[in-house]
Amino acid sequence: MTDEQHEGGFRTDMAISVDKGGPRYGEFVESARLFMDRVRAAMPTEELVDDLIDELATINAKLEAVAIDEWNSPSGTRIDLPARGNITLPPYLVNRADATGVDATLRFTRFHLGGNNAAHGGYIGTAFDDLLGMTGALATGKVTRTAYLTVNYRSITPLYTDLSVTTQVTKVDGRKIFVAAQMRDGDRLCAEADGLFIALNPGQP
Ligand SMILES: CCCCCCCC/C=C\CCCCCCCC(=O)SCCNC(=O)CCNC(=O)[C@H](O)C(C)(C)COP(=O)(O)OP(=O)(O)OC[C@H]1O[C@@H](n2cnc3c(N)ncnc32)[C@H](O)[C@@H]1OP(=O)(O)O
Repeated sequence: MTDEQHEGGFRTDMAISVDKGGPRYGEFVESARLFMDRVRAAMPTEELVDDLIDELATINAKLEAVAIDEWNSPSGTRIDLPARGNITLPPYLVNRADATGVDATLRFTRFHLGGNNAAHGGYIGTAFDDLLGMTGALATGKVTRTAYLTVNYRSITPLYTDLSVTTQVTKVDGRKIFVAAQMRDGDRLCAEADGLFIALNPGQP
C-alpha cells in the first residue's frame, strides 16, 4: 500500500505482519529500547559523548538508507511483538483482545521515568490511548481516532514492575465508541481513563 492508496486516518486494512524486518526485528527493537534507557540513565564523560556521536552517526546513516513510509514499515504492524514493535509506545503484551475489551501487561523502564522512580504521566496516557484505540478498532472493525481521553492518576505507577491494563467498551452509539481502562500494580489502582473514540469514515484524514 502507498500513501496515495490508503484510506482513512490510519489504515482501513491494517498491513499486519509477523515477518517484516526478519526474525530478529523484535530483538532489534528491544536493543533500541535498552539504548533509550541507557541514554536516560547515563552520566557520560566528554570523550564518551564524542565517541557516541560518531557511532550514532554511522547507525543513523544505516537506518536512513532503509527508511520507508508509515504504511509499509514493520514498526506498528508486527503484532507478534510487544506494542506491535513500535518504540514510540511503552512496551505492552496483549493477553486477551476481543470486541469487548483488551487485557495487557505493561512494563515501564528508565526511559519512561517521570520522577522518583515513578512513570511519567504522559506515557501512562500514551499506553491508554493506544490500547483504547485498539479497543475501538476491535469493537467496530474500523479505524478509530481519539476524540477525548481523560486520565485520572490514582497512585504512583512504578517502573520495572509488570502492570496490568484492562480496557472495556462501555457504549457504542453509531460512530462513537465510549471506552474505559484501568492500570494496576497487583490490586492497587495506579491510573484509570475514559475516552471517546470515533470510527473514521472512508477517506477521512
Ligand atoms: C492480539 C492483538 C490484536 C491486534 C489487533 C490490531 C488492531 C490494532 C488497531 C489499532 C491500534 C492503533 C491504535 C492507535 C490509537 C491512537 C489513537 C490516536 O491517538 S488518534 C490521534 C489523536 N486524535 C486526533 O487527532 C483526532 C482529532 N479530531 C478529529 O479528527 C475529529 O474531531 C474526530 C475524528 C474525532 C471527529 O470528527 P468527525 O468530523 O469525524 O465527527 P464529528 O461529527 O465531529 O463527531 C462525531 C460525533 O462525536 C461527537 N464528538 C466528537 N468529538 C467529541 C468530543 N471531544 N467530546 C464529545 N463528543 C465528541 C460529536 O458531537 C458527534 O456526535 P453526534 O454524532 O452528533 O452525536
